[in-house]
Amino acid sequence: MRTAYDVDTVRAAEGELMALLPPGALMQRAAAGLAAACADMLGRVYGARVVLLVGSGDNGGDALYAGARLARRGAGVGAVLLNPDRAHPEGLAALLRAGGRVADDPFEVLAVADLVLDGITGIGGRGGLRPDAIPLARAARGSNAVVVAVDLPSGVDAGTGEVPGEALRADATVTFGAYKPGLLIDPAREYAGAVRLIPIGLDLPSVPSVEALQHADVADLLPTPGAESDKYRRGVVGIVAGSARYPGAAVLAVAGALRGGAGAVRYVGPGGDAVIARFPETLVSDGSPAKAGRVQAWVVGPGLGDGPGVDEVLGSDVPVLVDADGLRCLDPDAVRGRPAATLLTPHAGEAAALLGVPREKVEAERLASARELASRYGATVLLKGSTTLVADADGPVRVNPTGTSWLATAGSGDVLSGLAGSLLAAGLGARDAGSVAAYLHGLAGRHASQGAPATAYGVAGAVPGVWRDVAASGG
Ligand SMILES: NC(=O)C1=CN([C@@H]2O[C@H](COP(=O)(O)OP(=O)(O)OC[C@H]3O[C@@H](n4cnc5c(N)ncnc54)[C@H](O)[C@@H]3O)[C@@H](O)[C@H]2O)[C@@H](O)CC1
Ligand SMILES: [K+]
Repeated sequence: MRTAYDVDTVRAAEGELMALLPPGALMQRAAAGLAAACADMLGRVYGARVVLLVGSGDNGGDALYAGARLARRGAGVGAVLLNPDRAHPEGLAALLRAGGRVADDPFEVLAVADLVLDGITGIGGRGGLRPDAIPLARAARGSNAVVVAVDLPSGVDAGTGEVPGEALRADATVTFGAYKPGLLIDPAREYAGAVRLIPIGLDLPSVPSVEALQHADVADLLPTPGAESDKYRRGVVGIVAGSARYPGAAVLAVAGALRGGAGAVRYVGPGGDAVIARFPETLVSDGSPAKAGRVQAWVVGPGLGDGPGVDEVLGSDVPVLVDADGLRCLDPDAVRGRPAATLLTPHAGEAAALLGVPREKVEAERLASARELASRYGATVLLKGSTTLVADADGPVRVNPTGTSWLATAGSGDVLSGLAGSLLAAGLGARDAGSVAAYLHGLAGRHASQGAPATAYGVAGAVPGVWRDVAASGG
């Protein structure tokens, strides 16, 4: 599991450790790791041209000490001090002792740099880059240099992944002690480039604020039929989807559900013929969900139009996944009062409608939006997007690391709903079902596309292959 901790937790852990160490020792650990990472990226340190962008806090201190280490190995290091009176004094002295210097003309040195270290702000930064830093960040980006962010790309919010103004776009980020949520969640994540974690010995709590499943975690969660299993024990998932106008949504949701580990898939709705034509193993009916027979979980909503079924399914006592059209007129009280889990799977536009805010606000504040929805509806929320989040009202938020922009294709969400619903029916809790489905769906999207456009149907077809790969990595 990859874990990320919020700023207060990181600061508290740093404080505890600092009390046990000689003054400055922790910053030296960070700077040593940072300098080593830069040396790796440069290949040859001797003769390399390195520029430090130095803000007024300890983030600038890290950059100055790392710069001193690179200068001692023969790099030409120039520091651009954004606030010369407040630059970390010991760090600056170390740089000057090692042969580094303060740059006279920042733009001149940036234009010819091989590597730029962004030490403007770290976890203490507030409110995006200040006006004086913006042209420097742009010049760094516009040069041929590798741009390395110290701890975080300056200008992003460490705790939330929000980017409140302009931020520095890095090729790589070297972060200390722990990932911060902003390094995993968009839009900030996109600014970080490749992230490298330098351990500095922090003692962190067992429960993080954000976590990302990895192959082995997913392998442990995948349902596997035992010797005793028959189709009913493996779980039956009911799909209420599709309409005369959107029969394809029914096919795609069933396609996802058949790959999600449930023992059988029931389809309820007007798309039965289309479903059977593709998947003869499906149990179809066109009556009401309550008359369709017992299921262990329902999926309701893909392509449903104004179709009926949402209230009826929400009134059941089994886990329910609500997606797409099902989300349009959702009654918070009906969801809150349910005796079993509810998993809502909106994209940003649907989440915005549920929250009564503009879509842009949800896109800018993904973590807060997912949490708010979960708390308002007493449900688990899977917020789709470039970094899909799965949130409950409290506890760690799961962020999906496998997404690909090729998944932004019509019908891809229907496949995800079916897949997650099937995992619910197979017995996974809502958080696990949502995050395992997002993980497999992301990998399947990459597999199906191989860098070219993929169809949603192709994504569903790629799920068994990635399931096998992931299962093989389990312990
Ligand atoms: N505390 C520790 O033990 C360690 C801290 N480390 C480094 O220290 C950093 C945190 O240092 P600080 O708490 O000094 O905070 P920062 O260095 O992140 O920034 C704080 C300073 O920046 C100013 N500032 C805030 N927002 C700004 C903005 N938008 N534009 C320009 N200036 C802005 C503040 O007035 C303050 O002077 C970490 O990110 C990490 O890089 C590392 O050395 C590891 C050890
Ligand atoms: K930084």
